[in-house]
Amino acid sequence: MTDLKTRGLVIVGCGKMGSAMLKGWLANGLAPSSVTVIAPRPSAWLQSVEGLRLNAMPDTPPAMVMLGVKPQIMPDVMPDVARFAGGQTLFLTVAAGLPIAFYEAALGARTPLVRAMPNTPSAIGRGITAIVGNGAADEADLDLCERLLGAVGQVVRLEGESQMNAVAAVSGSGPAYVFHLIETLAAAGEAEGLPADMALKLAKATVGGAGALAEESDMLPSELRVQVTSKGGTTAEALKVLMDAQTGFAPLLKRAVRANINRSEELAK
Ligand SMILES: NC(=O)C1=CN([C@@H]2O[C@H](COP(=O)(O)OP(=O)(O)OC[C@H]3O[C@@H](n4cnc5c(N)ncnc54)[C@H](O)[C@@H]3O)[C@@H](O)[C@H]2O)C=CC1
Ligand SMILES: O=C(O)[C@@H]1CCC=N1
Repeated sequence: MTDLKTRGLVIVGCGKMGSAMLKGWLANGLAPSSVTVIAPRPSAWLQSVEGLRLNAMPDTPPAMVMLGVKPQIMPDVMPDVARFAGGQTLFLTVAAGLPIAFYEAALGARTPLVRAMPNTPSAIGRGITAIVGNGAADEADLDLCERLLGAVGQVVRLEGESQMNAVAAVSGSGPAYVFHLIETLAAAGEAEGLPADMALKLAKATVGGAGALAEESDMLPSELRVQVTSKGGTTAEALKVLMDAQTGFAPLLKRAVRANINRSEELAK
């Protein structure tokens, strides 16, 4: 972390995900003067952060370069960061799909690189990020990433890169599925006569509260579900619909996760 402070962090591509992480890091005490952001269209927020260096690559190798552009843009930015390849700078990428081999082709296999899959709840310190390093990333590199990413939520280390697309399909994209659950639960309540704002408030608090309970409780989600479900009661009737083997959540989410992974595989080509 001291190295990050003195030699600096360069963020290339700081949109929704990069900004969510940077917000968390700054809130956790990372000095803006240690951070350089390369952004063709810097947001009003980025421009407002006092002391942050914008759009001026440092002359000397920073401690870390974080790559936060879209996978489709990644090939365009590699020539700009290749000057820091070779070992002095640790690269951290959050892009979906692109394999470690893509970065090694541009930066060389001796360049330490950590591939990460964060998610946007990082903005409020409730993210979860999975990481995996290349052959050149040593324990200290993984530790640094774990500490940095740990400032915006939980961190898990993967056994291998082959797990990364499944992680992206579960926790990287997962917040979008949950936001859609909130939207559709509220819409169903509205269709049954609740005022829109009340239906949304009920749905948000229910998903937030159930998520927090699932995380904090010693019980499994399946046990927590049973606690809500009275025999012969109302929940059981709804669950008959949601747990239908053909049309319920399980086959639907399985298909959604598979579609997500298929896209990651396409992006890797
Ligand atoms: N949004 C999410 O929930 C998550 C996103 N990711 C990954 O994060 C990356 C960024 O995604 P988002 O933040 O959602 O997209 P975004 O579009 O909000 O951010 C990308 C940023 O890159 C900037 N950019 C474009 N060309 C550039 C260049 N040549 N040099 C520097 N910056 C450039 C854009 O102006 C934009 O601000 C993607 O690779 C995505 O796979 C990973 C996990 C979750
Ligand atoms: O939609 C995407 O491609 C990115 C990866 C995970 C979440 N957002």
